[in-house]
Amino acid sequence: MPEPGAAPRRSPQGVPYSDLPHIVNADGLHLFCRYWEPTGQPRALVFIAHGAGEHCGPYDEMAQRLKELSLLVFAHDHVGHGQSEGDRMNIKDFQIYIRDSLQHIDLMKSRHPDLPVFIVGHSMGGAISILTACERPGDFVGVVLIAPLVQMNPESATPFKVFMAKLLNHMLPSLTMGSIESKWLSRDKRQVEAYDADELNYHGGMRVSFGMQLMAAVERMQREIPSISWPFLLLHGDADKLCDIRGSRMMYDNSPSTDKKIKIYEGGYHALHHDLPEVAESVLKELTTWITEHIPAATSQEAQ
Ligand SMILES: O=C1CC[C@@H](CCC(=O)N2CCC(COc3ccc(F)cc3Cl)CC2)N1
Repeated sequence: MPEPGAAPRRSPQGVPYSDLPHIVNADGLHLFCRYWEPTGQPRALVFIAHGAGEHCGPYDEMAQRLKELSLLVFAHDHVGHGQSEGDRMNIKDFQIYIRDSLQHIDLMKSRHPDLPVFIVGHSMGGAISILTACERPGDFVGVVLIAPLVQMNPESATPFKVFMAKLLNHMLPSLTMGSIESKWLSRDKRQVEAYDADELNYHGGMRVSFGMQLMAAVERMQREIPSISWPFLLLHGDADKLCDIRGSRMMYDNSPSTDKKIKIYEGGYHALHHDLPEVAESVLKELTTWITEHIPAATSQEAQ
């Protein structure tokens, strides 16, 4: 309970957290949460990790489809995003995103100790998902990655630009680079307009210090990939200009996992789950089918 007389903590939009589903992370920051709970007994838990600059609201349709399959879906807005506290789209250490995800996952596992757990991640949320699964290799029965950030885009990360970013990070870490160009998110104009109009998204420039954290996460993934043995599904558009598809190909080719699948969407843009309607529908079908197939059959004692 907050000390008597203390002003209630409010979301960046001014809503008291006492009125919002939330968790408090290890740094005392309030993270806004969403839950999609099936009516009957859930068959599995699914954690959704959103990307940079967005929030977990736009995953509602995907979560509803999973809920209809009796899966219990949960998500939160990462620190500095959407309705959570924290400096907008900035982070002192990328590990905070992974620590907070594990906190939320552990909370839900404590409430449903017998359920298998999946993670679904998009873009930077894909990097969070990969590094979270790497920290707990035995904890997840499957990881679904939609256009994950695995490698830097070679155009935007030439050796010179990386050198300059590192130099600038020491001199002017709050300096901003370009912002995420929404036109590359989707071929569906309505989706781009919805993204641009969504005030819960961050539309400002990317701080150099944030870019450095993303680069550090990319370097960490390069080191981890040769030890990835958990099941995963990769979905990536080959016209993605924000997260290079070569990262997904490299992860697919170099991970020792014996249960891995990659599906390339010809002409697909970055946010595949919000790309042209037929692509978005295919992504939802692919994802729900793969997850359903990866729910372990009930063990004998459970079946009795
Ligand atoms: O639907 C939606 C709405 C939001 C979008 C997700 C966006 C997202 O998460 N991205 C895309 C941009 C990518 C930039 O990467 C870098 C930039 C500078 C740098 F120095 C090092 C890196 Cl690696 C990081 C991952 N999808």
